[in-house]
Amino acid sequence: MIRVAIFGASGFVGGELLRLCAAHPGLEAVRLFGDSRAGQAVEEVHPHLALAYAGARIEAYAGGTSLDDIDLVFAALPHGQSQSLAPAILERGIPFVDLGADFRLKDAAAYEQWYGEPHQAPELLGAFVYGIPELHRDAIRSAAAVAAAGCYPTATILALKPLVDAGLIDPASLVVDAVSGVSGAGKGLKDSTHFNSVSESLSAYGLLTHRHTAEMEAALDAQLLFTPHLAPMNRGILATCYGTATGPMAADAPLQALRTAYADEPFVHVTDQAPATKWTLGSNAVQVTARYDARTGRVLAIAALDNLVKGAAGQMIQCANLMLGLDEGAGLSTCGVYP
Ligand SMILES: NC(=O)C1=CN([C@@H]2O[C@H](COP(=O)(O)OP(=O)(O)OC[C@H]3O[C@@H](n4cnc5c(N)ncnc54)[C@H](OP(=O)(O)O)[C@@H]3O)[C@@H](O)[C@H]2O)C=CC1
Ligand SMILES: CC(=O)N[C@@H](CCC(=O)OP(=O)(O)O)C(=O)O
Repeated sequence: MIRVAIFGASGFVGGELLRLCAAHPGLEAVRLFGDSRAGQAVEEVHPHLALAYAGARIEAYAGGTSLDDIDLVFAALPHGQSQSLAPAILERGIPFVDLGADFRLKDAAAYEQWYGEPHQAPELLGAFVYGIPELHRDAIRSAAAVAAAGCYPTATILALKPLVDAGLIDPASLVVDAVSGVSGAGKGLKDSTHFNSVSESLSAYGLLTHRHTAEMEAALDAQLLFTPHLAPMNRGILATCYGTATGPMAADAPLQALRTAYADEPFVHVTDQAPATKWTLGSNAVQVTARYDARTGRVLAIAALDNLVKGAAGQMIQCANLMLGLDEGAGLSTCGVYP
Protein backbone atom coordinates (compact mmCIF):
# COMPACT_ATOMS: atom_id res chain seq x y z
CA MET A 1 0.00 0.00 0.00
CA ILE A 2 1.08 3.59 -0.68
CA ARG A 3 1.44 5.38 2.63
CA VAL A 4 -0.28 8.76 2.58
CA ALA A 5 0.09 11.80 4.83
CA ILE A 6 -2.78 14.29 4.81
CA PHE A 7 -2.28 17.89 5.95
CA GLY A 8 -5.63 19.40 6.89
CA ALA A 9 -7.09 15.98 7.68
CA SER A 10 -9.52 17.51 10.18
CA GLY A 11 -11.10 19.82 7.58
CA PHE A 12 -13.93 19.29 5.12
CA VAL A 13 -11.63 18.34 2.25
CA GLY A 14 -9.45 16.31 4.62
CA GLY A 15 -12.53 14.33 5.64
CA GLU A 16 -13.33 13.64 1.98
CA LEU A 17 -9.74 12.55 1.37
CA LEU A 18 -10.04 10.12 4.27
CA ARG A 19 -13.37 8.81 2.96
CA LEU A 20 -11.98 8.29 -0.54
CA CYS A 21 -8.69 6.76 0.71
CA ALA A 22 -10.69 4.24 2.76
CA ALA A 23 -12.25 2.95 -0.48
CA HIS A 24 -9.04 3.18 -2.56
CA PRO A 25 -7.32 -0.11 -3.39
CA GLY A 26 -3.79 1.34 -3.24
CA LEU A 27 -3.76 4.26 -0.79
CA GLU A 28 -3.60 4.10 2.99
CA ALA A 29 -3.90 7.30 5.02
CA VAL A 30 -1.41 6.82 7.84
CA ARG A 31 -0.48 10.32 9.08
CA LEU A 32 -3.39 12.70 9.63
CA PHE A 33 -2.20 16.21 10.42
CA GLY A 34 -4.45 18.90 11.83
CA ASP A 35 -4.13 22.10 13.78
CA SER A 36 -6.68 22.95 16.49
CA ARG A 37 -8.07 19.38 16.42
CA ALA A 38 -4.67 17.72 16.87
CA GLY A 39 -4.87 15.02 19.54
CA GLN A 40 -8.50 14.18 18.83
CA ALA A 41 -9.70 10.84 17.50
CA VAL A 42 -10.93 10.68 13.91
CA GLU A 43 -14.25 9.35 15.19
CA GLU A 44 -14.63 12.58 17.19
CA VAL A 45 -13.68 14.91 14.33
CA HIS A 46 -15.33 12.93 11.52
CA PRO A 47 -17.98 10.67 13.10
CA HIS A 48 -19.05 9.48 9.64
CA LEU A 49 -15.61 7.87 9.25
CA ALA A 50 -15.52 6.14 12.65
CA LEU A 51 -15.54 2.55 11.40
CA ALA A 52 -12.98 3.03 8.65
CA TYR A 53 -10.56 4.89 10.94
CA ALA A 54 -11.14 3.18 14.30
CA GLY A 55 -8.31 4.12 16.67
CA ALA A 56 -6.79 6.75 14.30
CA ARG A 57 -6.07 10.24 15.61
CA ILE A 58 -5.44 13.69 14.20
CA GLU A 59 -1.91 14.81 15.11
CA ALA A 60 0.19 17.97 15.02
CA TYR A 61 2.88 18.12 12.35
CA ALA A 62 6.23 18.20 14.13
CA GLY A 63 8.48 18.42 11.04
CA GLY A 64 11.66 16.32 11.11
CA THR A 65 10.84 12.64 10.92
CA SER A 66 7.07 13.11 10.55
CA LEU A 67 7.30 12.31 6.85
CA ASP A 68 9.60 9.29 7.15
CA ASP A 69 8.17 6.32 5.24
CA ILE A 70 5.55 8.49 3.54
CA ASP A 71 5.02 7.82 -0.18
CA LEU A 72 2.51 10.58 -0.99
CA VAL A 73 1.46 13.88 0.61
CA PHE A 74 -1.92 15.55 0.23
CA ALA A 75 -2.37 19.09 1.59
CA ALA A 76 -5.79 20.69 2.03
CA LEU A 77 -4.84 23.72 4.11
CA PRO A 78 -5.99 27.33 4.21
CA HIS A 79 -4.26 29.19 1.42
CA GLY A 80 -0.79 30.41 2.36
CA GLN A 81 0.05 27.43 4.57
CA SER A 82 1.56 25.21 1.87
CA GLN A 83 4.26 27.73 1.00
CA SER A 84 6.26 26.90 4.11
CA LEU A 85 5.46 23.19 3.94
CA ALA A 86 6.37 22.51 0.30
CA PRO A 87 10.19 22.68 0.58
CA ALA A 88 10.35 19.83 3.14
CA ILE A 89 8.15 17.62 0.97
CA LEU A 90 9.88 18.37 -2.31
CA GLU A 91 13.37 17.98 -0.77
CA ARG A 92 12.43 14.47 0.27
CA GLY A 93 11.18 13.70 -3.23
CA ILE A 94 7.72 12.72 -2.00
CA PRO A 95 4.97 13.14 -4.62
CA PHE A 96 2.89 16.11 -3.44
CA VAL A 97 -0.66 17.11 -4.34
CA ASP A 98 -1.62 20.49 -2.92
CA LEU A 99 -5.18 21.82 -3.05
CA GLY A 100 -4.61 25.30 -1.66
CA ALA A 101 -4.12 28.08 -4.16
CA ASP A 102 -0.47 28.61 -3.19
CA PHE A 103 1.08 27.09 -6.29
CA ARG A 104 -1.68 27.39 -8.88
CA LEU A 105 -0.44 30.63 -10.41
CA LYS A 106 2.91 30.55 -12.18
CA ASP A 107 3.71 34.20 -11.59
CA ALA A 108 4.64 35.53 -8.13
CA ALA A 109 3.52 39.05 -9.07
CA ALA A 110 0.09 37.75 -10.10
CA TYR A 111 -0.12 35.84 -6.80
CA GLU A 112 0.62 39.03 -4.87
CA GLN A 113 -1.91 40.99 -6.92
CA TRP A 114 -4.79 38.53 -6.34
CA TYR A 115 -3.92 37.26 -2.84
CA GLY A 116 -2.73 40.57 -1.39
CA GLU A 117 0.56 39.27 0.00
CA PRO A 118 3.97 38.33 -1.40
CA HIS A 119 4.55 34.67 -2.22
CA GLN A 120 6.84 32.98 0.32
CA ALA A 121 8.36 30.40 -2.04
CA PRO A 122 8.34 31.90 -5.55
CA GLU A 123 11.26 29.68 -6.59
CA LEU A 124 8.96 26.65 -6.26
CA LEU A 125 6.11 27.97 -8.42
CA GLY A 126 7.62 26.33 -11.51
CA ALA A 127 7.82 22.94 -9.78
CA PHE A 128 4.03 22.54 -9.70
CA VAL A 129 1.81 21.38 -12.54
CA TYR A 130 -1.75 22.78 -12.58
CA GLY A 131 -3.99 19.88 -11.66
CA ILE A 132 -6.91 19.32 -14.00
CA PRO A 133 -6.26 15.82 -15.40
CA GLU A 134 -8.58 16.31 -18.37
CA LEU A 135 -6.34 19.14 -19.60
CA HIS A 136 -2.87 18.30 -18.25
CA ARG A 137 -2.78 14.51 -18.01
CA ASP A 138 0.72 13.93 -19.39
CA ALA A 139 2.30 16.72 -17.36
CA ILE A 140 0.67 15.43 -14.18
CA ARG A 141 1.96 11.89 -14.86
CA SER A 142 5.55 13.12 -14.76
CA ALA A 143 5.13 15.83 -12.12
CA ALA A 144 6.81 15.83 -8.72
CA ALA A 145 4.17 18.24 -7.42
CA VAL A 146 0.67 19.15 -8.52
CA ALA A 147 -1.40 22.20 -7.60
CA ALA A 148 -4.84 20.67 -7.95
CA ALA A 149 -7.48 23.05 -9.24
CA GLY A 150 -10.35 23.71 -6.86
CA CYS A 151 -14.08 23.81 -7.25
CA TYR A 152 -14.98 27.03 -9.12
CA PRO A 153 -11.99 26.87 -11.50
CA THR A 154 -12.55 23.19 -12.37
CA ALA A 155 -16.20 23.73 -13.24
CA THR A 156 -15.57 26.92 -15.20
CA ILE A 157 -12.49 25.73 -17.08
CA LEU A 158 -14.01 22.38 -18.06
CA ALA A 159 -17.16 24.12 -19.34
CA LEU A 160 -15.35 26.77 -21.39
CA LYS A 161 -11.98 25.40 -22.50
CA PRO A 162 -13.18 23.30 -25.48
CA LEU A 163 -15.28 26.23 -26.70
CA VAL A 164 -12.39 28.69 -26.52
CA ASP A 165 -10.00 26.19 -28.10
CA ALA A 166 -12.45 25.47 -30.94
CA GLY A 167 -12.69 29.20 -31.67
CA LEU A 168 -16.44 29.28 -31.05
CA ILE A 169 -16.34 31.93 -28.35
CA ASP A 170 -14.55 35.29 -28.03
CA PRO A 171 -12.03 34.81 -25.18
CA ALA A 172 -12.31 38.48 -24.19
CA SER A 173 -16.05 38.22 -23.59
CA LEU A 174 -16.43 35.55 -20.90
CA VAL A 175 -18.90 36.00 -18.02
CA VAL A 176 -19.30 33.33 -15.33
CA ASP A 177 -21.98 33.18 -12.64
CA ALA A 178 -21.18 30.27 -10.33
CA VAL A 179 -23.11 29.00 -7.35
CA SER A 180 -21.52 27.07 -4.48
CA GLY A 181 -22.77 24.99 -1.59
CA VAL A 182 -21.69 26.22 1.84
CA SER A 183 -19.10 23.46 2.38
CA GLY A 184 -17.05 25.32 -0.24
CA ALA A 185 -16.21 27.85 2.47
CA GLY A 186 -14.65 25.24 4.79
CA LYS A 187 -15.84 24.22 8.21
CA GLY A 188 -14.97 27.40 10.12
CA LEU A 189 -18.04 29.40 11.03
CA LYS A 190 -18.31 32.94 9.69
CA ASP A 191 -21.20 35.41 9.76
CA SER A 192 -21.68 34.86 6.03
CA THR A 193 -21.88 31.06 6.35
CA HIS A 194 -23.95 30.87 9.53
CA PHE A 195 -27.21 28.91 9.08
CA ASN A 196 -29.24 32.07 9.60
CA SER A 197 -27.35 33.90 6.86
CA VAL A 198 -27.50 31.10 4.32
CA SER A 199 -30.86 29.44 4.88
CA GLU A 200 -33.60 30.68 2.52
CA SER A 201 -31.13 33.07 0.89
CA LEU A 202 -28.98 33.30 -2.24
CA SER A 203 -26.17 35.83 -2.29
CA ALA A 204 -23.36 36.99 -4.53
CA TYR A 205 -19.93 37.80 -3.11
CA GLY A 206 -16.38 38.62 -4.16
CA LEU A 207 -17.63 41.09 -6.77
CA LEU A 208 -15.06 41.80 -9.52
CA THR A 209 -12.12 40.65 -7.39
CA HIS A 210 -12.58 36.99 -6.51
CA ARG A 211 -9.11 35.40 -6.35
CA HIS A 212 -10.03 32.47 -8.58
CA THR A 213 -10.42 34.80 -11.54
CA ALA A 214 -6.66 34.80 -12.13
CA GLU A 215 -6.22 31.05 -12.50
CA MET A 216 -9.31 30.72 -14.68
CA GLU A 217 -8.00 33.44 -16.99
CA ALA A 218 -4.58 31.77 -17.09
CA ALA A 219 -6.00 28.33 -17.89
CA LEU A 220 -8.34 29.68 -20.56
CA ASP A 221 -5.98 32.35 -21.92
CA ALA A 222 -8.99 34.64 -21.75
CA GLN A 223 -10.52 37.55 -19.88
CA LEU A 224 -13.34 36.71 -17.57
CA LEU A 225 -15.84 38.42 -15.26
CA PHE A 226 -16.49 35.96 -12.44
CA THR A 227 -19.25 36.29 -9.86
CA PRO A 228 -19.54 33.56 -7.22
CA HIS A 229 -22.75 32.96 -5.25
CA LEU A 230 -23.52 31.13 -2.05
CA ALA A 231 -26.58 28.84 -2.08
CA PRO A 232 -28.38 27.16 0.82
CA MET A 233 -27.10 23.66 0.07
CA ASN A 234 -24.30 21.60 1.58
CA ARG A 235 -22.39 20.69 -1.55
CA GLY A 236 -22.21 21.43 -5.23
CA ILE A 237 -20.95 23.94 -7.78
CA LEU A 238 -23.02 25.08 -10.73
CA ALA A 239 -21.07 27.32 -13.10
CA THR A 240 -23.16 29.09 -15.75
CA CYS A 241 -20.83 30.62 -18.33
CA TYR A 242 -21.49 32.99 -21.24
CA GLY A 243 -19.42 34.38 -24.08
CA THR A 244 -19.93 36.13 -27.39
CA ALA A 245 -19.99 33.73 -30.33
CA THR A 246 -17.23 34.40 -32.85
CA GLY A 247 -19.82 34.10 -35.64
CA PRO A 248 -22.98 32.28 -36.61
CA MET A 249 -22.78 28.54 -36.02
CA ALA A 250 -24.99 25.45 -35.92
CA ALA A 251 -27.21 25.39 -32.86
CA ASP A 252 -25.46 22.30 -31.54
CA ALA A 253 -21.88 23.32 -32.40
CA PRO A 254 -20.89 24.10 -28.77
CA LEU A 255 -22.37 20.82 -27.53
CA GLN A 256 -20.51 18.94 -30.25
CA ALA A 257 -17.27 20.67 -29.27
CA LEU A 258 -17.73 19.44 -25.70
CA ARG A 259 -18.57 15.93 -26.92
CA THR A 260 -15.42 15.84 -29.05
CA ALA A 261 -13.18 17.16 -26.28
CA TYR A 262 -14.50 14.81 -23.61
CA ALA A 263 -15.29 11.70 -25.67
CA ASP A 264 -12.74 9.58 -23.80
CA GLU A 265 -12.93 11.25 -20.42
CA PRO A 266 -14.08 8.91 -17.65
CA PHE A 267 -15.28 11.67 -15.32
CA VAL A 268 -16.89 14.16 -17.71
CA HIS A 269 -20.41 13.55 -18.95
CA VAL A 270 -21.63 15.83 -21.75
CA THR A 271 -25.38 16.08 -21.49
CA ASP A 272 -28.05 17.80 -23.56
CA GLN A 273 -30.02 18.39 -20.38
CA ALA A 274 -29.43 21.33 -18.01
CA PRO A 275 -27.04 19.93 -15.35
CA ALA A 276 -27.91 19.90 -11.64
CA THR A 277 -25.52 19.74 -8.71
CA LYS A 278 -27.47 16.85 -7.21
CA TRP A 279 -26.50 14.60 -10.11
CA THR A 280 -22.86 14.76 -8.99
CA LEU A 281 -23.27 14.50 -5.22
CA GLY A 282 -20.51 12.35 -3.75
CA SER A 283 -19.05 11.41 -7.15
CA ASN A 284 -16.01 12.56 -9.09
CA ALA A 285 -18.16 13.32 -12.12
CA VAL A 286 -18.66 16.62 -13.92
CA GLN A 287 -21.79 17.17 -15.99
CA VAL A 288 -21.47 19.76 -18.77
CA THR A 289 -23.64 21.16 -21.51
CA ALA A 290 -23.54 24.06 -23.99
CA ARG A 291 -25.78 25.93 -26.44
CA TYR A 292 -25.50 28.55 -29.18
CA ASP A 293 -28.18 31.23 -28.94
CA ALA A 294 -28.64 32.68 -32.44
CA ARG A 295 -30.95 35.40 -31.11
CA THR A 296 -28.28 37.06 -28.89
CA GLY A 297 -25.17 35.72 -30.63
CA ARG A 298 -24.00 34.20 -27.37
CA VAL A 299 -22.73 30.80 -26.34
CA LEU A 300 -23.93 29.34 -23.04
CA ALA A 301 -22.03 26.60 -21.18
CA ILE A 302 -22.91 25.03 -17.83
CA ALA A 303 -21.00 22.66 -15.54
CA ALA A 304 -22.06 20.94 -12.33
CA LEU A 305 -19.79 19.10 -9.91
CA ASP A 306 -19.39 18.23 -6.25
CA ASN A 307 -17.05 20.86 -4.78
CA LEU A 308 -15.61 18.39 -2.26
CA VAL A 309 -14.99 15.59 -4.78
CA LYS A 310 -14.19 16.62 -8.38
CA GLY A 311 -13.68 20.15 -7.02
CA ALA A 312 -11.28 18.99 -4.29
CA ALA A 313 -10.49 15.54 -2.81
CA GLY A 314 -11.49 13.49 -5.87
CA GLN A 315 -9.43 15.71 -8.14
CA MET A 316 -6.45 15.27 -5.78
CA ILE A 317 -6.78 11.49 -5.88
CA GLN A 318 -7.21 11.49 -9.67
CA CYS A 319 -3.95 13.50 -9.92
CA ALA A 320 -2.17 11.22 -7.43
CA ASN A 321 -3.27 8.13 -9.35
CA LEU A 322 -1.63 9.58 -12.46
CA MET A 323 1.56 10.58 -10.62
CA LEU A 324 1.91 7.12 -9.08
CA GLY A 325 1.16 5.20 -12.27
CA LEU A 326 -2.07 3.77 -10.86
CA ASP A 327 -5.34 3.42 -12.73
CA GLU A 328 -6.54 7.03 -13.04
CA GLY A 329 -9.99 6.19 -11.70
CA ALA A 330 -8.86 4.05 -8.76
CA GLY A 331 -10.92 4.79 -5.67
CA LEU A 332 -13.17 7.24 -7.51
CA SER A 333 -16.84 6.80 -8.36
CA THR A 334 -18.73 8.26 -11.29
CA CYS A 335 -22.06 7.58 -9.56
CA GLY A 336 -23.78 10.31 -7.60
CA VAL A 337 -25.90 9.77 -4.50
CA TYR A 338 -29.59 10.37 -5.21
CA PRO A 339 -32.11 11.32 -3.96
N1 LIG B 1 -14.19 23.21 0.76
C1 LIG B 1 -14.09 23.09 -0.56
O1 LIG B 1 -15.09 22.76 -1.25
C2 LIG B 1 -12.82 23.35 -1.25
C3 LIG B 1 -11.69 23.80 -0.59
N2 LIG B 1 -10.54 24.04 -1.28
C4 LIG B 1 -9.34 24.50 -0.60
O2 LIG B 1 -8.86 23.44 0.22
C5 LIG B 1 -8.28 23.96 1.40
C6 LIG B 1 -8.99 23.31 2.60
O3 LIG B 1 -10.35 23.61 2.54
P1 LIG B 1 -11.41 23.04 3.59
O4 LIG B 1 -11.14 21.63 3.91
O5 LIG B 1 -12.72 23.43 3.09
O6 LIG B 1 -11.06 23.91 4.88
P2 LIG B 1 -11.41 23.62 6.41
O7 LIG B 1 -11.44 24.94 7.07
O8 LIG B 1 -12.60 22.75 6.52
O9 LIG B 1 -10.14 22.80 6.93
C7 LIG B 1 -8.88 23.40 7.08
C8 LIG B 1 -7.88 22.39 7.58
O10 LIG B 1 -6.62 23.00 7.73
C9 LIG B 1 -6.16 22.90 9.08
N3 LIG B 1 -5.48 24.15 9.44
C10 LIG B 1 -6.05 25.36 9.64
N4 LIG B 1 -5.09 26.28 9.92
C11 LIG B 1 -3.92 25.62 9.92
C12 LIG B 1 -2.57 26.00 10.16
N5 LIG B 1 -2.25 27.26 10.47
N6 LIG B 1 -1.60 25.05 10.08
C13 LIG B 1 -1.92 23.77 9.79
N7 LIG B 1 -3.18 23.34 9.56
C14 LIG B 1 -4.16 24.26 9.61
C15 LIG B 1 -7.40 22.68 9.90
O11 LIG B 1 -7.04 22.02 11.10
P3 LIG B 1 -7.96 22.05 12.45
O12 LIG B 1 -9.36 21.81 12.00
O13 LIG B 1 -7.39 20.90 13.24
O14 LIG B 1 -7.78 23.37 13.10
C16 LIG B 1 -8.22 21.80 8.95
O15 LIG B 1 -7.75 20.47 9.01
C17 LIG B 1 -8.40 25.48 1.30
O16 LIG B 1 -7.25 26.00 0.73
C18 LIG B 1 -9.57 25.66 0.35
O17 LIG B 1 -9.49 26.89 -0.33
C19 LIG B 1 -10.47 23.79 -2.62
C20 LIG B 1 -11.53 23.31 -3.30
C21 LIG B 1 -12.82 23.09 -2.70
C1 LIG C 1 -18.35 29.14 -0.86
C2 LIG C 1 -16.93 29.65 -0.72
O1 LIG C 1 -16.63 30.45 0.13
N1 LIG C 1 -16.04 29.15 -1.56
C3 LIG C 1 -14.66 29.50 -1.55
C4 LIG C 1 -13.97 28.78 -2.65
C5 LIG C 1 -13.69 27.37 -2.31
C6 LIG C 1 -12.26 27.08 -2.55
O2 LIG C 1 -11.46 27.26 -1.69
O3 LIG C 1 -11.94 26.69 -3.76
P1 LIG C 1 -10.51 26.80 -4.39
O4 LIG C 1 -9.75 25.59 -4.12
O5 LIG C 1 -10.76 26.82 -5.83
O6 LIG C 1 -9.70 27.89 -3.81
C7 LIG C 1 -14.42 30.96 -1.79
O7 LIG C 1 -15.14 31.60 -2.53
O8 LIG C 1 -13.41 31.46 -1.29
